[in-house]
Amino acid sequence: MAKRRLNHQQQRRIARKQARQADGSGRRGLVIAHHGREVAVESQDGDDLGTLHRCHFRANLGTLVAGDEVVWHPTEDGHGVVEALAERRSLLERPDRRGRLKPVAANIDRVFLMIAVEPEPHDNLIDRYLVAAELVGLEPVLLLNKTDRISDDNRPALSQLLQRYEALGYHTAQTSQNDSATELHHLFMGHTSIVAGQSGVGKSSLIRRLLSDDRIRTGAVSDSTGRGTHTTTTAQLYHLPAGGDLIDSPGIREFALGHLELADLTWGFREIRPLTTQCRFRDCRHRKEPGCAVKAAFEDGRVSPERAHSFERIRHEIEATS
Ligand SMILES: Nc1nc2c(ncn2[C@@H]2O[C@H](COP(=O)(O)OP(=O)(O)OP(=O)(O)O)[C@@H](O)[C@H]2O)c(=O)[nH]1
Ligand SMILES: [Zn+2]
Repeated sequence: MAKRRLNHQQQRRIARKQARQADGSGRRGLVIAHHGREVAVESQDGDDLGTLHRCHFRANLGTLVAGDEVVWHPTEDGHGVVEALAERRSLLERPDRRGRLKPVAANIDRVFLMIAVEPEPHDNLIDRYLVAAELVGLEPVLLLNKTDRISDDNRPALSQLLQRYEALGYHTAQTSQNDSATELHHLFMGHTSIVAGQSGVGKSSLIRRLLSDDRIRTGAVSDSTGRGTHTTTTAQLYHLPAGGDLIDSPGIREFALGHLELADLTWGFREIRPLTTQCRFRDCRHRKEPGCAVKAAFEDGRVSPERAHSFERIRHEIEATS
């Protein structure tokens, strides 16, 4: 390989970079939001801990998103440059208009799947969200909202529904607009969470209550990037007063509704996942194949009729769109 001659400026830049790496002066940062070719990075160390810096990032880092942990350094113009991206513990992606997957948010560990007393929850929609959570590796919490609307008529069906998911090992919680913000913050403590769910269940109302605290600097990101938060469709990270972070954007709230494959579905139903290796045929589609362990579990009740029905229904949707 021919040795490339470096000009003076390039040599100085490399020397500066090596010096920084040698004395470890790269700064730790957390990406709060991504805007075009820039990110808002919150300083995680030093005298300016917690302050936001508008940073460029090198193309070889790919796309940086809210929740990313980075190494950055300040630049002379008062902004900064991101130099390195820490390994992500989880990554949420969404298809863009051309169907290509784009990263949306990183390092989330908990998703609140919000359902409500009204509109009436549908198993197959809940299960779609659960499958999506399982695929990304997020811990789902099924959060029943609008409990002020519980009556003798709807109570039995709702408690059966929650019990069904608890039996599968999922966490559940209940809330309503009458709960204090303190009770809500308790649920979000110690995690980086997102809230997702069907239209009308009360996601915006809940998030508004969570973020109404003065201590949350909701305007900070728009100040640092010169754009209003109200026009923001990009995911943004918020620190909650009791501890824990919330990442939110309109796309995140409906994250489950992307394309699925049959293999995603069997993996995402946690009680079906271990069965698929027991089918007689490796390429079993769990329909009418002899020796299908999934079908057998549907028939003898090891998979609840509600989940079996919902599995079939989502499978039907997958086949209709592929
Ligand atoms: N009774 C009752 N109504 C609520 C509660 N929380 C929210 N609502 C109402 O439910 C409706 C829908 O709430 P939103 O917060 O807009 O729901 P959303 O999930 O954000 O809906 P989309 O924006 O369509 O995704 C509004 O009229 C709220 O006032 C609650 O705890 N109890
Ligand atoms: Zn099978």
